[in-house]
Amino acid sequence: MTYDFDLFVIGGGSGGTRLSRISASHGARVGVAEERFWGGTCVNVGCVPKKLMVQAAEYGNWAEDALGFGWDITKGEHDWQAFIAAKDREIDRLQGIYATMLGKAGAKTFDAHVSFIDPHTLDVGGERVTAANIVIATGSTPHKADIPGADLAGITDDLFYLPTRPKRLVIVGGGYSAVEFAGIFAGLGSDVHLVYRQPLPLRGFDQDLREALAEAMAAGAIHLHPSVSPTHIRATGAEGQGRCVTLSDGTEIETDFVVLTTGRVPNLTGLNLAASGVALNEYGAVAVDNGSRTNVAHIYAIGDVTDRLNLTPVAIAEGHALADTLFGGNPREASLENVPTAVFSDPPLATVGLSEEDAAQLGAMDIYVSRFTPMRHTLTKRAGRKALLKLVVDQKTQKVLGAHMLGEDAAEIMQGLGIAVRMGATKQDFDRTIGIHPTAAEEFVTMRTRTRVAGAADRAE
Ligand SMILES: Cc1cc2nc3c(=O)[nH]c(=O)nc-3n(C[C@H](O)[C@H](O)[C@H](O)COP(=O)(O)OP(=O)(O)OC[C@H]3O[C@@H](n4cnc5c(N)ncnc54)[C@H](O)[C@@H]3O)c2cc1C
Ligand SMILES: NC(=O)c1ccc[n+]([C@@H]2O[C@H](COP(=O)([O-])OP(=O)(O)OC[C@H]3O[C@@H](n4cnc5c(N)ncnc54)[C@H](O)[C@@H]3O)[C@@H](O)[C@H]2O)c1
Repeated sequence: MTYDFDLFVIGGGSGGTRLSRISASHGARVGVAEERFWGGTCVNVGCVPKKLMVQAAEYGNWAEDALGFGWDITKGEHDWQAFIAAKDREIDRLQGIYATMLGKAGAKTFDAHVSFIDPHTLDVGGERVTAANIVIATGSTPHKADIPGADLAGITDDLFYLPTRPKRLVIVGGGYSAVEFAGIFAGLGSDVHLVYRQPLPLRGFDQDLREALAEAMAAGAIHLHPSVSPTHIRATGAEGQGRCVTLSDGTEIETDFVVLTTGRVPNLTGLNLAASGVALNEYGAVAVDNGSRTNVAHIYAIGDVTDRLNLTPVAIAEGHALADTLFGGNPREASLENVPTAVFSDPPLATVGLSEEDAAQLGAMDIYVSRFTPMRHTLTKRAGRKALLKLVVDQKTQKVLGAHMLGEDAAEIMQGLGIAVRMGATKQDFDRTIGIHPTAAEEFVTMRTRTRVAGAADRAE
């Protein structure tokens, strides 16, 4: 049996584009289809425009901070339309680069929706296409919590295209997107309410980080509503343009825009997956093994649609490993151990390895915590800018199992620490490393006094 392609990739996002490009460069005949926007979520409605928004918000804060350094700067109004136009130009440029890069590598691109006809045959925008190997790289889509009036609320995609910046904004959710957009819109001058079910945002992250972030957000004038859920959303005002959100504690918040950042689900819309024979796991994601193989021998899945670690570099690593395995003569799996991650909240936080709470399940841990006001803010006096640096160290082996930071540049700093933690560095390796002075990061190599012990030994004492 001959097929039209050695590989067909469904989805031109972070994972799909890397997989297609590398497979083509290994000599495979590759087809790749994208139905909405080349580059996928990250480039169009995720990491990239989000980070530009974070940076837009930072300038406003810096304009105020500058006073403390003797600058006579008056902070004016933010021009939302000018910023969105600049952002859109950059996203258009990136989209073009993604599509061109695939063509240059020798992959055939289709601007089309794809669905399965049978396990080797696809409908690609009305055209029948066959492939020896097929990869599902269709990403995820926002999931709106089932709240009465949810249709009156937006999703994160909408925040990138609003015609005007809402003066008042309610964000529902306590995950990555919720705290990132809270910082962005508060920084741009909006009155932000953050509504989340847990006592603290960012479930799963280290407790000290979560507490420090909540403290900083409150100091940054974000109205926090912990441990509550919205019970309904209704339209207000003569033309029904306003919104009122009622919370489970009875609070009513009048606002201009409500966004539900209540999670994402694997995107299998219109894929006719049943015709492929591919099985889902109990959470509705495509079930795969560590090599991204599904239950059907020649069909694979990578990225968010598998709901493993939903981050761009992870989707890219899975795609690259699969290309090398299938066509590069180098069978390998992407390792999802000790993946560093950052939350671009204000202030940002970043982490690699285990939280104190997770590590404590394994045994006795030495915990080192440092909280201090970074040098810049001794002059700006801006509230809520205290940094937090933390190491979780296995008492027996002295290996650093977790590194955590809240504070400016946390993401930039954590990338390097990620290498050390992956390599199994011990606390003594950290101690032997000479600091770079004056920085906040030097604290990671100068924390000498243990703050506390966590885990088994702690319990035994
Ligand atoms: C607001 C936001 C901010 C984020 N910020 C970060 C961040 O700072 N850092 C980070 O690492 N991650 C971030 N992420 C997560 C990151 O965007 C995703 O993990 C990443 O995009 C997943 O890549 P993917 O290839 O699996 O899917 P995607 O990039 O979503 O690509 C899937 C593509 O498949 C296409 N598609 C779907 N179905 C079909 C079909 N049937 N036919 C043809 N095409 C189809 C879609 O249109 C889409 O373009 C963020 C996500 C969001 C929502
Ligand atoms: N900086 C980054 O790397 C970054 C940024 C944004 C998103 N992402 C990725 O995208 C994923 C999705 O992000 P997200 O923030 O949209 O979702 P999330 O899954 O991280 O958070 C969803 C939040 O919604 C809450 N929630 C769910 N149902 C609810 C309900 N019925 N009522 C009230 N609250 C409810 C949850 O408790 C949780 O706090 C992230 O997990 C992450 O993998 C990464």
